[in-house]
Amino acid sequence: MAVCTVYTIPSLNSTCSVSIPTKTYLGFHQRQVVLFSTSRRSSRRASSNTSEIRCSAEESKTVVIGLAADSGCGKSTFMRRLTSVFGGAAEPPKGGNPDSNTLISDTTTVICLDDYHSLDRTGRKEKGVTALDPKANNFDLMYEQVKALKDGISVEKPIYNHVSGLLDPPELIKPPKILVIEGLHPMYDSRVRDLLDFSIYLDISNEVKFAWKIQRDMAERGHSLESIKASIEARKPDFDAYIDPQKQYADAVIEVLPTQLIPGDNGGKVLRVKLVMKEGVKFFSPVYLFDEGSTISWIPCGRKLTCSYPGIKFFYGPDTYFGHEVSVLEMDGQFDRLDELIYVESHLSNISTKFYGEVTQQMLKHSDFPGSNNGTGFFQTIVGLKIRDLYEQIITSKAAAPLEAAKA
Ligand SMILES: Nc1ncnc2c1ncn2[C@@H]1O[C@H](COP(=O)(O)OP(=O)(O)OP(=O)(O)O)[C@@H](O)[C@H]1O
Ligand SMILES: O=C(CO)[C@H](O)[C@H](O)COP(=O)(O)O
Repeated sequence: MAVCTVYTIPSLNSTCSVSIPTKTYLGFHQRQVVLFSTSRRSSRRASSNTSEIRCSAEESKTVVIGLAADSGCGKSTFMRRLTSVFGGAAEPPKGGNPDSNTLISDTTTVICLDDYHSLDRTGRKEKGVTALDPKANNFDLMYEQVKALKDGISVEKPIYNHVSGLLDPPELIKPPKILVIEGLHPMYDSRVRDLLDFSIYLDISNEVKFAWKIQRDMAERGHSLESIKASIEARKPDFDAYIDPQKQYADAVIEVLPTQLIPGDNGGKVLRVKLVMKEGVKFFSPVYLFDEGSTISWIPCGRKLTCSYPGIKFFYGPDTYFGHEVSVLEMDGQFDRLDELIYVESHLSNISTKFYGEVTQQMLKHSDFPGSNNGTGFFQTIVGLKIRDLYEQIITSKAAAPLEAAKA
């Protein structure tokens, strides 16, 4: 008697490798793989061995990147640098909600996790919670929707409207080549964290965060110094409890600190920026200066790099970060002339450029973005190129997988 076993493929985009047991016939119907067997014995064998059909999220097409940081810490600027690496402009969904937080380009879709706030502005006020508190966010929905997109399935994502403070009707998000989830909590929930192919944390020290807030909210938005201080203080306990701990999970951390070149300087104009890169991350090889694994301190100011006071200092070396082995590249100071950046770029290795001087070209292209004359812009650009490289490696390995399976 013929017996049939049915397996469901997670999505139509998934690539499944199937090994067919002897004397078993195979049929496909939409998302289902059907195994017909001529005897109970071979059917039992087929259904008891799950490795015979392998359809996993790992084999889906959308690459998912997580970017975590507090509000006002440079996520949007970083996203603009990242999407520029892939070419094409990133724009809100056409004909959609003008207050959408989503940015779509040919290759990337950036969704803002503020859209998963479960409490609107009034709701948070009534319950006495901040937007940083997990209680104000819907992690079940975040997980389901990021997973669906990763598996190639479109979703109706909610919109948190920052103008009105309300939750607006949802917008349709189609699975892109690269999905970036940016916001307060991309690595907070372990289910969402496990979906990430690469994660970044922007770690802005309190002094610098304060200086940037003053610059934006006081100079550009007319807020008072007292209200800025009060808002930072009100968020700090939840920031420390729920946002900051995510950095331990990040594959790359960009840490922004006051300079050490001017003793006692906290003004946030001259910055010391560290790029902390985890070792052993699949498809990611840390950048190095001169000699991989060694410890190097380098002052490049001289004939090829113009430096005015207080100069520029680089450091590179191995370290540990939350118990993980990491490589750290550090830059303190700022560039006088962006075109001369090529001198520094040419001394770095593993930067995943496609041609000589690509980092410098990107930096010159966006010289008006905040941080273009220091390590924030420089390292964000390099991380953008590393993400492009990671994406290309993942796609290549996925394309090769069915061929390898067929050969075996
Ligand atoms: N590298 C930088 N150097 C100097 N200032 C910066 C830098 N990055 C960001 N800023 C300052 O912080 C402000 C916020 O930057 P950005 O919009 O990129 O951050 P964000 O994390 O997306 O903010 P939000 O979550 O509030 O939308 C900028 O307007 C600028 O004033
Ligand atoms: O931390 C934030 C992330 O951007 C915002 O404060 C949060 O999303 C709430 O937004 P709003 O202040 O517009 O109500």
